[in-house]
Amino acid sequence: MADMLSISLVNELNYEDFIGRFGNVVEHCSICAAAVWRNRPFRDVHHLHQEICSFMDLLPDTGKEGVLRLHPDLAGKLAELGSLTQESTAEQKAAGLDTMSPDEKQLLRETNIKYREKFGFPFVICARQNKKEAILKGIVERLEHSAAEELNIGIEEVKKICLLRLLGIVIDDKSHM
Ligand SMILES: NC(=O)N[C@H]1NC(=O)NC1=O
Repeated sequence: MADMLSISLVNELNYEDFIGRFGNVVEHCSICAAAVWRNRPFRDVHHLHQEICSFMDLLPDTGKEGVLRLHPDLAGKLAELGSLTQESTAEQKAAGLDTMSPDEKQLLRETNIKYREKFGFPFVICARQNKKEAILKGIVERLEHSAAEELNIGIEEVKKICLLRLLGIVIDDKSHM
């Protein structure tokens, strides 16, 4: 793993290096990092996170849907092929999705398909904050929501995933005080 950065080092990064470090804090969505680079200096990692969240909040619904669509299905084809990003692999493992029983796998696969058919984007949840049981329960419950509700919930989950990814790159000064 690359060394953790202090916020002052983050603020000194040129655009290319910034994208190199932060380009995947929102899965496959380096525009989020590209958009906020100009807002340096960041006070701390939470300020950087807030800037990325504000950028996503300003996207039209089509843009928010696009952000969700860039996420891989949980325990889906890419996971099976070993083709997930490093970040997503670790997150799905942390939730125990790599140790599901055949029945659990089947349920998640079928519900993922139903979810995508209903809403037109994939089910997104912060895997590091949920164990596989909560994920299976969550997807079944969320299938009952409206598309507008799910767009909102999905983006809020992307923000949680983003913060945890950022905290793996930038030293959190607040946690040392
Ligand atoms: N579909 C989905 O939620 N994917 C993600 N969730 C997470 O924590 N990492 C992901 O890649």
